Amino acid sequence: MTDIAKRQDSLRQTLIAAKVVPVLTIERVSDAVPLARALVAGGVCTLEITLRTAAAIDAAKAVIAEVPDAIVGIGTVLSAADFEQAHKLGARFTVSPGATPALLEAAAKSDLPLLPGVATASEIMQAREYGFDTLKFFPAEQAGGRAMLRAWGGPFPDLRVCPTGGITEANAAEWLSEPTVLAVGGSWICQASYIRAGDWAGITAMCLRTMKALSKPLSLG
Ligand SMILES: O=C[C@H](O)COP(=O)(O)O
Ligand SMILES: CC(=O)C(=O)O
Repeated sequence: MTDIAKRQDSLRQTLIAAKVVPVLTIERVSDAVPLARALVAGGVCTLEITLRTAAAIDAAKAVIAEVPDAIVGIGTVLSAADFEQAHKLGARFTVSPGATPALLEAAAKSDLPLLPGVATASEIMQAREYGFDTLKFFPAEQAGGRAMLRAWGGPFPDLRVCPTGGITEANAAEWLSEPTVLAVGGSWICQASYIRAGDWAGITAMCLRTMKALSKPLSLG
């Protein structure tokens, strides 16, 4: 196995174990640790902290230092420089909404896994050229949903994805039941209104409900 294949395999195992990856937008650094603890208490330990706010870097540092059970990934990685910043922070993986050759090249050479975003067959082909076959399907619902994913199964039988964008409590189990889906991602599990209100118990309750629903066999009736 090449180094990149090993990293992609390890990312696959992380995602399979996680089932759900909350996409976190943290506005206040002081929310980061209680939020991460609330998610971990609800059985959701693999987190994506997006680089969408001024607080993101310090929030990620705080969670990495103070919540050892959290597996912290950095999301909204838009460039090789963002990727390097995530590496310096000690992130366990990185996530990008799309993928440029510069980002894929930087990640292909690094020991830090990247989950690159794709929404078209050409983007999948580009990611594969750099060795990436474990991908984020973004924005999943808006870009064609599960029908699109099944259509990709023909030309790309080895493709495995974490869909995000439009995943909700109502459709998460259906997405996870797709054989090519390793885990589902999204913001529904840690909504901004809960974070703003400091409703950590509410977030833990949502996580527990979600993890319970995702551990049941899907009813086809
Ligand atoms: O991956 C990041 C997306 O912004 C999450 O989408 P969502 O808010 O529809 O869950
Ligand atoms: C959407 C996405 O992949 C991200 O912000 O990381």
